[in-house]
Amino acid sequence: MQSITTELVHQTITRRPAESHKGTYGRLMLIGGNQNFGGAIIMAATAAIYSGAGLVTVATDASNFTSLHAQLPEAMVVDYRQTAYVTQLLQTMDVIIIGPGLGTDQLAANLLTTVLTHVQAHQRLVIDGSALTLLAARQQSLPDAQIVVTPHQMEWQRLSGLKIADQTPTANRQAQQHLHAIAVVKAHHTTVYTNDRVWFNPGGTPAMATGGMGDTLAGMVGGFAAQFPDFTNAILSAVYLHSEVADDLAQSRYVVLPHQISAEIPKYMHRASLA
Ligand SMILES: NC(=O)C1=CN([C@@H]2O[C@H](COP(=O)(O)OP(=O)(O)OC[C@H]3O[C@@H](n4cnc5c(N)ncnc54)[C@H](O)[C@@H]3O)[C@@H](O)[C@H]2O)[C@@H](O)CC1
Ligand SMILES: Nc1ncnc2c1ncn2[C@@H]1O[C@H](COP(=O)(O)OP(=O)(O)O)[C@@H](O)[C@H]1O
Ligand SMILES: [Mg+2]
Repeated sequence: MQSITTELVHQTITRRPAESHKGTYGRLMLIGGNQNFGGAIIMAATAAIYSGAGLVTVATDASNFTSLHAQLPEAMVVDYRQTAYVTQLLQTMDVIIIGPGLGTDQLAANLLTTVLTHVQAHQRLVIDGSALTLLAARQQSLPDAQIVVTPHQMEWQRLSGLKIADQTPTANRQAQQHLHAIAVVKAHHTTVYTNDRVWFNPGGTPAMATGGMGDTLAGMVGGFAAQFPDFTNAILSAVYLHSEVADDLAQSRYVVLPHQISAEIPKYMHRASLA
């Protein structure tokens, strides 16, 4: 097992070239946020935009449009019931995040099917939250694309069949190899399973144990994947910075809130890009 290092993050987050525009930094779509979990997709979209994704579209329940725009006018929206339009937009994306606050009803299941059917080999796909629970209930192999799953231990139990007590690095690695995706197994110390390595995240604090913290990580992973060429390093850097920000904030706070992490991301990325 290898620790994710500051050096890896510094190598990944590079200075932006002057000759660039929003299109340079990736088109990203987030799919999620039902009538009960609108906050989850807002937190994920906030993290993606604060991570620097160039153009962000949120496919969500229409009841979330006003609150999303009040919080994040940078985001575009589409009603996730407009299947044909969502499918058309999907083709234009560099990165797709599905799952934060999606729920597990028939509409959610249909949206996951749409994404898994239409995702293309060159696209990057982040599967989180409810989409993992839906995926675990299917006997379906993942399509040919660059895919990362970001389960917490309970979601990983559903997806891998491994009870939390049995989620050792060796067992997790075996399960990840069956999945054909990178796996970020979130816990007090998160571990990341790529095709050839097992990574260990040195950061993290119980001050992060609040709803929305993983939605925020999913947004960061997607935002970094939209900009940085090496998919694995983009994922590892997002995992590392997410907990580094939290550890720093937790030095003077009992609990760290997801939006407080997002607010700090541009500063930490700036620092990393200069190092
Ligand atoms: N404000 C919002 O709208 C929020 C929406 N959320 C959404 O709610 C949906 C369901 O996700 P949940 O994760 O709540 O539900 P799940 O049913 O998938 O998992 C939660 C259960 O797993 C247990 N658990 C065991 N090990 C854990 C670990 N290491 N980390 C986290 N939980 C662990 C928890 O105690 C809890 O009982 C997702 O779509 C998620 O994105 C949550 O993110 C919470 C905030
Ligand atoms: N005790 C802890 N120590 C370190 N990190 C934690 C702790 N509790 C939660 N986290 C982190 O917070 C995030 C929680 O993700 P998740 O459970 O998916 O949240 P949600 O779905 O509510 O957004 C993960 O990145 C996890 O590693
Ligand atoms: Mg989650």
